[in-house]
Amino acid sequence: MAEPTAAIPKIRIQGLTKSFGAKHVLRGLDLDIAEAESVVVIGGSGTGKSVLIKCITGLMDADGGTVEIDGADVLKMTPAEQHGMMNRFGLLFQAGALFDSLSVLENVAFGLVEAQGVPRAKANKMALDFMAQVGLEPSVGAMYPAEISVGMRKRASLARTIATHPDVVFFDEPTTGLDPIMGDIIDELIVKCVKELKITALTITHDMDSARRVGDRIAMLYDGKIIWQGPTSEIDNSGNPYVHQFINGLEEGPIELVTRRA
Ligand SMILES: Nc1ncnc2c1ncn2[C@@H]1O[C@H](COP(=O)(O)OP(=O)(O)OP(=O)(O)O)[C@@H](O)[C@H]1O
Repeated sequence: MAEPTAAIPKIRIQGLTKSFGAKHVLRGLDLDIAEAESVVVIGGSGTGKSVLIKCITGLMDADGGTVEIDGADVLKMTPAEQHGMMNRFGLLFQAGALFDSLSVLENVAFGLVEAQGVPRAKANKMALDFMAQVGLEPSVGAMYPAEISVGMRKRASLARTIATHPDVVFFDEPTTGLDPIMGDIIDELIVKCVKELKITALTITHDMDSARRVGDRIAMLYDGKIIWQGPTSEIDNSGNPYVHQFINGLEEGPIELVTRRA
């Protein structure tokens, strides 16, 4: 695999297309993400944000285009190569997706034991360190997901995601279901972990407060393409009427509302 250089983005997506029957969700999407950069993709419900993450991570097959990680085209890899690539990815989904039958400690240690073959005792010790990084006391380790709050579950999911030292982490609506204060705390933890561990991060959300907190750069998905992207500090002066309407939650504007899921 090619060595990443300054000229090669960590993730380069070009001309990505994905349709479901007659519904063309991604219509030639281009997006570059630099190493250790945090990019947030915003867009309304049903615009294809989740489909984008699924196509990049191989959870869904794209119809066309390229997805390069460190210059290697993921869509052309063999299943074994794709599997190897997946092990370098971390995914944090909306629901957190902790295993209900495992304790918090076992959940956080899961990838270390199962994917990386770290001996159980060492993995448990490492898991406690990762729990501490996201503000979870050691005593929480013995509890089960059903016994802890939604905010604690998010913290545990984040600890589990970073425990395996992924190169790239995908965050799918990280603050959905959290109250504003807990959303703020989780965003801060995401930023802290991503910056300290120099992880490349792609977050999808329609929560603008969260997008502003988490993103170095924001890209807006509309009609299957990235229609605007720029530094987070520039989004209020984007000069793009679609972005203006979306970030201000305005009813009037050029955005065609998706009123039903195809
Ligand atoms: N497996 C699938 N089969 C058919 N259609 C699908 C499938 N997955 C997604 N879609 C359609 O693709 C479109 C984009 O869906 P997606 O979940 O990516 O939207 P989103 O931007 O993530 O929305 P939200 O913010 O509401 O989660 C929707 O119209 C959806 O119905």
